[in-house]
Amino acid sequence: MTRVIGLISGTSVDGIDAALVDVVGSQTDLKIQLLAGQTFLYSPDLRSQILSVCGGAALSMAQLAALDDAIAQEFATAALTIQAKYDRAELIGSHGQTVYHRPALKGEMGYSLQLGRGALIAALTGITTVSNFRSADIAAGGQGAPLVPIVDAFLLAQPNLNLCIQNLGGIGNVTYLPSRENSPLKDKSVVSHWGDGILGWDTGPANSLLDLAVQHFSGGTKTCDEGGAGAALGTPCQALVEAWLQQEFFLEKPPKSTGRELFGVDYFNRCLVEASDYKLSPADVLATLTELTVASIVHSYQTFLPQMPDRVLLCGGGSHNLYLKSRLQAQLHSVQVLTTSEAGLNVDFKEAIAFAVLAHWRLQGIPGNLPQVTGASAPVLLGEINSCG
Ligand SMILES: Nc1ncnc2c1ncn2[C@@H]1O[C@H](COP(=O)(O)OP(=O)(O)OP(=O)(O)O)[C@@H](O)[C@H]1O
Ligand SMILES: CC(=O)N[C@H]1[C@@H]2OC[C@@H](O2)[C@@H](O)[C@@H]1O[C@H](C)C(=O)O
Repeated sequence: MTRVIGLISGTSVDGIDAALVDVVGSQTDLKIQLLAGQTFLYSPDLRSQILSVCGGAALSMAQLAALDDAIAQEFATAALTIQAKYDRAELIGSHGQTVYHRPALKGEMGYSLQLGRGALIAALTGITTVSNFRSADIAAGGQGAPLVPIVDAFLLAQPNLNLCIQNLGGIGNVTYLPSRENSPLKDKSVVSHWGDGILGWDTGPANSLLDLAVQHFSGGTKTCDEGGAGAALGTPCQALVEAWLQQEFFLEKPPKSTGRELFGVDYFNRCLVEASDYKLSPADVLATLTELTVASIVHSYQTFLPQMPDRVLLCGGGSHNLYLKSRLQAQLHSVQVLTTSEAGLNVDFKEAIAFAVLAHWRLQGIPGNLPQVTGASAPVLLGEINSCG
């Protein structure tokens, strides 16, 4: 058994999700127990600095180094706090904070930058820290994202059901897990007939545009559409959703990944201009942006999966949005929509748990990417090991 801390701050930049987990086994025999999960909010100053950098604000090298270290310090504090009441963790897997993601395109290598350097987290916590998880996959020609699908495979696959695990963070991503019925996965590796059937990609915006809309309409007093209550008062404009779905990203075949660089402030401002042509109320805009998330997910399943899943398990903050969930259920008809919490994996800490598992695999010398998901030329070891002394 290895006690590991997983840390991530996602594209919503809402704070650091920390998970303290006991990890047993490695892949086919992998078991995790979540001892504690906590979200540590960024200070408002740091959050607005990160958001402005994500939005393209220029930084000097000195400012970049200071931001990298400020984020690492907050990650280290989160790690020390979450394990305070427990026996010490042996390892940290820290994803860091993505501030720039340029996916691999047409033979050109991608670039992805996560701040919060692992060496400082290791020094401040005294715990070996694996960080910089995306760069080895990118160096192998991959998108560097999504990385969670292989962890989903070992924690959530079912013997008799084809599943989609749908993350609803700032950005959405899906993992498709064919049923393991005919391939009991006897070997220690995911490289098997069953493993080849696992798929995954970023589906587009989940909450990023919706959050921007709520902030815009509330004059900055609200950050998200709590429970989907705002959108539930409106009516989606299907003509706009259809038009927005023609955007290149939605039509592109996987492997594909995206971020706030595409689905950020500029995109939202264009949506707002187009919504004004239809004289939509604020509630209608929220409903229409929610419908874009729903339609982009359903359209990508219908277009890129070998068959529709039997069940969809939602995770990420958007799984608390009841209106979004009900619209997805309506559009997916007989496909059952549940959450990963209902399958035993906490919706709010699944990504943090995944980076704890990926760090554990890194120390065991087990590759963490799925080439058919990221587009990398081969399975590679993910992450740099920063030892503490
Ligand atoms: N109670 C709630 N009701 C509605 N939406 C919610 C609720 N709680 C969280 N959210 C949404 O979930 C978002 C955060 O989700 P999450 O923390 O999974 O994203 P992230 O990890 O930052 O993003 P990503 O997975 O893209 O990296 C918030 O920005 C908000 O829009
Ligand atoms: C560059 C980056 O940070 N991408 C995130 C983001 O958030 C959701 C989606 O876009 C996903 O592909 C990825 O994160 C998860 C943790 C992943 O790699 O699986």
